[in-house]
Amino acid sequence: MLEEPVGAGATTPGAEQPGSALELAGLHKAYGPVRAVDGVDLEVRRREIVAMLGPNGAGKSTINEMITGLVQPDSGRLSVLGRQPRVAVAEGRVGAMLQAGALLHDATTRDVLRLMHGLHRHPLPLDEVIERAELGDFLKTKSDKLSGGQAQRLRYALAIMPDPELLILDEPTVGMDVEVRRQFWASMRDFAADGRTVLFATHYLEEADEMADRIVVLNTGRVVADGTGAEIKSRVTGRVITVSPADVPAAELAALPAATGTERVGSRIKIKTADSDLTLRAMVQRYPQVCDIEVGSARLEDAFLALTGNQDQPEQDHLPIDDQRVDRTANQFSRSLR
Ligand SMILES: Nc1ncnc2c1ncn2[C@@H]1O[C@H](COP(=O)(O)OP(=O)(O)OP(=O)(O)O)[C@@H](O)[C@H]1O
Repeated sequence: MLEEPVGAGATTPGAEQPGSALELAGLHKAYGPVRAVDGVDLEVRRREIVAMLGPNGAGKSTINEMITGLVQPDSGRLSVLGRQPRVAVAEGRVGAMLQAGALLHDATTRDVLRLMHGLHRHPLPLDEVIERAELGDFLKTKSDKLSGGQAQRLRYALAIMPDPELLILDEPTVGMDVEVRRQFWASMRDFAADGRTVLFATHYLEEADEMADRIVVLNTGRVVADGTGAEIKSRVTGRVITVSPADVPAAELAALPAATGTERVGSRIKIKTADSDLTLRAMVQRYPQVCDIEVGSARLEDAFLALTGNQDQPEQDHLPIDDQRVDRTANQFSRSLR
C-alpha cells in the first residue's frame, strides 16, 4: 500500500496526487441478518464531489463509518487515499461530519474548537475554521444550546479542521433552514475548490443534483445507479403531465392511454406517462374540463423512486436499533485522531 510523507502545511492537500480518493471493492457489512452493505463497488476519483442517495437503511452511514475506520467491513477491499482507513484518518487526511455526531455538552463552541484543534497534526488556523463555518456569533454559546443548524455548522468546522484531502459528510444539512443550507454549500464548494474530494450522503435530491459531480444511488446495501444527475434522470423514460383535474377522479386519469400512474400534489394531479402525446390527446377529448395543463420531463425524484421504490427484493429483518451508535461513533472518530 502506498505510503506518503505527511505534507505538513500543504495548501492544496492531495489535489495533484495520483490515484483514487476512495476504492471500495466487494464491500460487505452485515448486522445479524441485516445486510447493511451488500457487495458495494465504488471508486471516487480525487477532486470529485459525489453524493450518496438512498432511502432510510440503504447503507449510506455504514459506508461512511467504514471509510472513516469506525466500522470494520466483513469482507471486501477498502482503500482511502491509498491507505487503510484508520491510517488515513490518523494522518489527518480525512475530515468527517457524521450523523448527529456528539459534541461536548458542557463546553462552549470555542472550547470544543480549541480542544479538537489540539488533537490534529497540521490543522487549519482556528480563525479560518471559524470563518469558513460561520461560527463567529456562537463562540460563547454552550454546544448543547446551539440550534440544530448551528450545531451542524460546528460539526462542519470539526470536519474541515484537519485540513483534509477527503471530506465525508453524512446528511450535513439536516436541521438547517434554506438560507443556512445555501450558505453551507457555498462554503463547502469554496473549501473543495482547491482540489479536495467530497463524499456526502443526503436525502435532499435537489442538493445531490446541484452540488455533486456524480450521484450514487443505494438501496438495501447495493449500488443501484451511478452517474450524473442527468444520466440518472434519463434512466426514467417518459414525462409527467400536471393538471387541475376539475371533477375527474384520479383513477380515470391513471387509466388514460400510456399513463403509468398518478400522484396528487395539493389540488393538482401529476400523470406519469410513457407517451405524453397519446395521453394528452385522449385526456383532452374525454375530459375537456381538465385545465392548467403542463407537460414536463422526469425529475430526479421520479428516477430515485423508480430505482429504489419498486424493487422486488425481500424485506430484511431489522435488528434493534443501537441508540448509542451515533454518539459512540463520533467519539471513536475523535479518539482515532490521537
Ligand atoms: N450498529 C448497528 N446495529 C444494528 N443494525 C445496524 C447498525 N448500523 C446499521 N444498521 C442497520 O443497517 C442498515 C443500514 O443502515 P445505515 O444507517 O447504514 O443506512 P442509511 O442509508 O444511512 O439510512 P438513513 O438514511 O436512515 O440514515 C439498516 O437496516 C440499519 O438498521
